[in-house]
Amino acid sequence: MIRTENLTKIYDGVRAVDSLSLEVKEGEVFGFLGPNGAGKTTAIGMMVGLIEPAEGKCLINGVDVIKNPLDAKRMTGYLPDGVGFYAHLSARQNLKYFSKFYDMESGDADRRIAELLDYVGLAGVEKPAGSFSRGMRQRLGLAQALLNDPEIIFMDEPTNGLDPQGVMQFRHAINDLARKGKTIFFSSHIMEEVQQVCNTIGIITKGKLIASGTIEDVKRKMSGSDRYTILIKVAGDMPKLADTRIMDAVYNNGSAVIESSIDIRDDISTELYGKGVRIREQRLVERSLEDVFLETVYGGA
Ligand SMILES: Nc1ncnc2c1ncn2[C@@H]1O[C@H](COP(=O)(O)OP(=O)(O)OP(=O)(O)O)[C@@H](O)[C@H]1O
Repeated sequence: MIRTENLTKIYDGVRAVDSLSLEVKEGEVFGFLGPNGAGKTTAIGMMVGLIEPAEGKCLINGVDVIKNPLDAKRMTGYLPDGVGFYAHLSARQNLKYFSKFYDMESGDADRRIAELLDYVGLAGVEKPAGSFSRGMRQRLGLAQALLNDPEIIFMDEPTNGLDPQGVMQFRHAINDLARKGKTIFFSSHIMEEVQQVCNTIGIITKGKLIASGTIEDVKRKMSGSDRYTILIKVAGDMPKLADTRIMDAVYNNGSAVIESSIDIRDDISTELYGKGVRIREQRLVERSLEDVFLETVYGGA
C-alpha cells in the first residue's frame, strides 16, 4: 500500500506539490492524472525517495521512504520519465549493472534478466542501448523497474512519446502486472488511457490533488455538484413535469433534458405514465471523464 501524508515540495517559493495526501491500496492500478507542470514527477520523486519533501511523508507498506529508504526501495520499482541507460551497454548489460544494487546473486540475476528481456520483447537484442528507439528504451526501463520483482511499481508517464503499438504494449503490460497482483501508480495526462487501465485515479493540478477515488467518484466530485442529467423522449408532446426535485429543465417537442439532485427516473416514469404519456427513451446523460477533466483543469475544452 502507498500512503502519502501532506507531501509537499517547494521550489523557489512555489508549492510544486502541495499537501498531497492519498492512499493506493494493494493490487490497485492508480492513475495520477494532471496537465504539464501539475507536479506529477515531483510527487512521484518524493514517493520513491529521490526528492526530499519539504513537509509530509510517504509510506510504502507502512515503511517511511525517507527514514528507511532501503527497505522501501526493496518493495518498489520505478520507471522514470525519460529513463536513461549506459549508451554503450546492451539491454542485458545495463540490467546486469543495475542488478548489483539489489544484492542479487549473479546466477539469479542472469536468470531474472533473461526472463525480463523476454517479457518486454527485447530478448536477442544485443545492440547498445544508445541506439534504442524511445519505445525500446521504455521497455528496457520497465524491465529495470521489475528487476527486484517489486510489489509496487511507479511509472512516470510511461506511454509518453510512444507510437500506438508501443502504447498498446505498455497498457497490456500494466494490465498483466495488475493481474499478477502488483500495485501500480502511474502518471499520465491522457484521460482515455487512465480510464482504460485504472481502478482508481487522482487528479492533480498546480500541486494540489483536487479529486481522487474511482472514476465515477471523481466525475461526480469534479462536476462540482451531485447533479444528474436525465434525457427523456416520449411519443407525442412532452408535458411539464411537476417533480419538485427538478432543478433545471429544458422542454422540446417530444423530449426534455432534466437536471436533478438525485436520480428521479422512476418517479418521472410514474408521473408520465399517470399522465398517459408513453416513454420512448429515458436515460442518464453521461459526461465523460475527459469532459469533466477539461472543464475543471483547463476551464473548458
Ligand atoms: N528541480 C526543480 N527546480 C525548480 N522547479 C522545479 C523543479 N522540478 C520541477 N519544478 C517545477 O515544479 C512544478 C511541477 O513540475 P513537475 O515536473 O513535477 O510536473 P509534472 O506534472 O510532472 O509535469 P509534466 O507533465 O510536464 O512532466 C513545475 O512548475 C516545475 O517547473
